[in-house]
Amino acid sequence: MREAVLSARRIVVKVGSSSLTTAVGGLDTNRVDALTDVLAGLAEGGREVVLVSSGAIAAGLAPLGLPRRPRDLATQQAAASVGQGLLIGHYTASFGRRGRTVGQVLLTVDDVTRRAHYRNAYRTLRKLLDLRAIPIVNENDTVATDEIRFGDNDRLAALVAALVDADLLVLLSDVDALYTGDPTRPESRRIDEVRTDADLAGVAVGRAGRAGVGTGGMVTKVEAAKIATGFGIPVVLTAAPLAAPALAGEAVGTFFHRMPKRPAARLFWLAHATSPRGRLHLDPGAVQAVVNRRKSLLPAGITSVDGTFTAGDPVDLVDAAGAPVARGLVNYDAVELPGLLGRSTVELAATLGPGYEREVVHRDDLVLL
Ligand SMILES: Nc1ncnc2c1ncn2[C@@H]1O[C@H](COP(=O)(O)OP(=O)(O)O)[C@@H](O)[C@H]1O
Ligand SMILES: N[C@@H](CCC(=O)OP(=O)(O)O)C(=O)O
Repeated sequence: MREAVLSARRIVVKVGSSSLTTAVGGLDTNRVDALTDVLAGLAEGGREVVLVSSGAIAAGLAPLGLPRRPRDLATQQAAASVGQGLLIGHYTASFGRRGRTVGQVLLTVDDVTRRAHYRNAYRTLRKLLDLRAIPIVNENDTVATDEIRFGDNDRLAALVAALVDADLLVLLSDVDALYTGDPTRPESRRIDEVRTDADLAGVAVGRAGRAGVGTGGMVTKVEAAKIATGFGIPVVLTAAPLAAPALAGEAVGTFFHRMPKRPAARLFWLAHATSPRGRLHLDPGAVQAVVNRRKSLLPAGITSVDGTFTAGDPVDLVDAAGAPVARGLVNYDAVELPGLLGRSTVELAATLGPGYEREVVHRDDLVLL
């Protein structure tokens, strides 16, 4: 029995498109009902459940007469727009059978990374849980552009788990566990437990299985597991039909043990999964302050700026030799910064107004590289 699963009070469950759709496309009501039965059971037992569900694009294909998952963003967004309504409609009816109310929460990358936004997203999720509703989260596909898109819900689920301070993240897919290689090959072995990165050495993780349905394959699931365990949240990865035994603490699927909590974990994905929009060149004092003393970056310590970015974008902080030392979310647009460099926040506030007292990158929005 897995103690961490049995004792988890707040649980985030992520289900992939491939677990919700039929072979010909379209939502499979039986699968949706099987999943909601398990989750409603958890809620009845007093656990708090957040469901992160993919499937909007897949559900929108058939109604729009599309034979397969489109490659271009606009068609994917149109499919998601049609499918998300259908998906939430199914969940509303399905959880309704068990007397449960659901709340739709559509998030973008900003909502789980920018401080002001994530507090807001947290408040909504927390209130839904307090009201005994089941939040059903998906990426807000219809408005997310390529640059600001997660594209896969595995990472989104890990960040949501961190956001609500979950005790457990369960990733449900169409494969029963993580394997040492392509699960369809006879030499691949099931991995029961992952304790450290060393357990993943030599594991060949591939892209999505069933053509045209899932997105990230195992790559994004393993990444999500790393993010969640880095936040101190254990992860179970298994197939959707094994959700009941997995959540009952049975040794099915792959169990990823949690790591000691890391303070900058909220931005872990930023260091690994985004590309910077610009570079802030720091003087040696600022490098010291940011790297060794974990301080926020102030305009006084910046010597020059390159790139085209707007407030909230990821940027690299580089030393005098141009080597990146940290990545962070910048609080100013690129065009604003040159006029502020080298000046103290007191002076800036006095001449330009109190808004200019803000840090260029707040230490909570910084991850060391
Ligand atoms: N090492 C591996 N272990 C398990 N599955 C793997 C591995 N490498 C690739 N896969 C594939 O990843 C697929 C799951 O990813 P994906 O289709 O994106 O699922 P979902 O829609 O549930 O997010 C599996 O069907 C499997 O074929
Ligand atoms: N937001 C997209 C999901 C993208 C995604 O991560 O899909 P999957 O790999 O099936 O979990 C949708 O609802 O179609």
